[in-house]
Amino acid sequence: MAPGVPSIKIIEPKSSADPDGEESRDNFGKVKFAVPSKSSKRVGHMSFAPPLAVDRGQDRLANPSVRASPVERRRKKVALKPGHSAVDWERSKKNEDVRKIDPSSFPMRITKAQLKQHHSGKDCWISLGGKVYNITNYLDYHPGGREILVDNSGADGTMMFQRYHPWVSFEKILDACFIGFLV
Ligand code: HEM
Repeated sequence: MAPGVPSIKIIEPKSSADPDGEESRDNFGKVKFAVPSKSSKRVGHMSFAPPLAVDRGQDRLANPSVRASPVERRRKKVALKPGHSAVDWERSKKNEDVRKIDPSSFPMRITKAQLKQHHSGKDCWISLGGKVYNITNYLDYHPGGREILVDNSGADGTMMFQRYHPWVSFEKILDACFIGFLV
């Protein structure tokens, strides 16, 4: 290197021709530059990181055969009917009898066999965390759509619920729909 002239070295990916192992994944894409000074040989680093995560959305636009990740495949939000937002649900559950059971039997003790009988869009019960909810009125307010709820009704939906959205508080959203315990 000529005295006083900075030098730049671009590090290439590791190869068999690199016995020193300098060209590791960490170094890939880094530009190494040396700035000579009067008293010392100081060496600095400037880096541009190669993208580690591929933008799958963009990839798919360019190449439709690229498949969505499992998480992307799960996220299927549906368009809710007008007047069916989360705020509307809060209002609706206060103004209507969403339990639809005999108040004298509340809270009910519900067997699996009983639960199984309420597995339709017009009569829809689901067990979550050992509690049973009548979600018939909630169906049209569910951001994931009514179909997936009806499909999982009449049974214990805890696993499915947790799989899709563990951050959602069903106890809060469905408080008015609570009808009893699974026994
Ligand atoms: C048990 C079966 C259930 C399944 C399979 C299911 C599935 C889904 C799916 C696919 C979505 C849309 C995708 C997403 O936002 O990630 C979703 C969103 C949502 N679901 Fe469910 N769901 C279930 C039960 C419930 C219940 C009982 C409630 C009410 C407590 C509920 C509340 C919500 C909420 C609030 C969202 C929006 C989440 C967000 O935007 O972050 N789900 N659900």
